[in-house]
Amino acid sequence: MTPPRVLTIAGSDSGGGAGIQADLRTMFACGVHGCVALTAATVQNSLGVTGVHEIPADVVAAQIVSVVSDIGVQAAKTGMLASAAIIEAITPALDSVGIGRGRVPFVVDPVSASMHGDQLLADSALDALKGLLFPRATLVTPNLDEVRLITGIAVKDRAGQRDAAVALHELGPEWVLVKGGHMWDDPECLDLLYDGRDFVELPGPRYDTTHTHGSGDTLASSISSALARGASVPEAVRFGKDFIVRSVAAAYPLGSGDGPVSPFWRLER
Ligand SMILES: Nc1ncnc2c1ncn2[C@@H]1O[C@H](COP(=O)(O)OP(=O)(O)OP(=O)(O)O)[C@@H](O)[C@H]1O
Ligand SMILES: Cc1ncc(COP(=O)(O)O)c(N)n1
Repeated sequence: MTPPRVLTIAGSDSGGGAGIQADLRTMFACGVHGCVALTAATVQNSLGVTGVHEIPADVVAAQIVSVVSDIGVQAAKTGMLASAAIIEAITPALDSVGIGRGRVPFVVDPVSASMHGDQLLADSALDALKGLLFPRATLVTPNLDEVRLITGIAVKDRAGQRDAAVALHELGPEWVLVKGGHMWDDPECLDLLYDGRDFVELPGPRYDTTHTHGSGDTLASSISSALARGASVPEAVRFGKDFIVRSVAAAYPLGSGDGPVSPFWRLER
């Protein structure tokens, strides 16, 4: 039987830890078929990113239309979007194929840099990200560095995490998930979900490891896979949180730097 389909609009990580490689692994492990609109090829290994080659913006948009018009998708997500030109080109493509809040669920992971601090989104693309994609998002999933870039709020504690969720929600997404992985002093990794009314806390352990490469992509892809299967946003986020905790626990060393989280704990069971 044909499984549900999920589209990722994201970059390639040549080291295989993050980006579309993490997305496709996760979707496979979650039992959905993953499709790709590639935005950029990165030259990347376990130590960081040393090169980026962007795909022409019209080609990124064409991949979306090609996939959705033939294969059809039940959810879509973004990762590395690289530039304002790409965001401006994909916006009408998403609208034309019915991806976005109130239609096919759309998860915007506003990836701005790698875990090593390498820039993956041009500064000049921030306005397009906020103005074009946030209002169309079913869910946005920023980490704390992205929260600071987007809202100017430097989150230091859980009260700050709530303030940031409110500020992000005012930019137009239906739901906001403020990830707590970068709250380094916190003994837990608490992610906070907000819909403009209620806060839902998703607590989780903090494993003592640097092998967390691809954790944001894996979380957003597992959430998107659950949405494609018909879960509500709170159900999908709970599924994603459980999924990422187990994937961090199954992470492995790779190269001489930081290894990837592994979604394959799910298949080994
Ligand atoms: N050491 C850890 N142990 C357990 N869970 C973690 C750990 N680090 C991050 N997480 C979880 O992984 C998910 C991604 O969190 P994070 O805030 O690090 O986002 P991110 O920076 O986008 O991820 P990355 O850049 O590593 O792909 C969140 O659910 C977070 O709580
Ligand atoms: C192509 C691509 N997309 C996303 C990330 C973020 O992942 P991380 O923050 O774990 O480096 C990355 N490094 N590369």
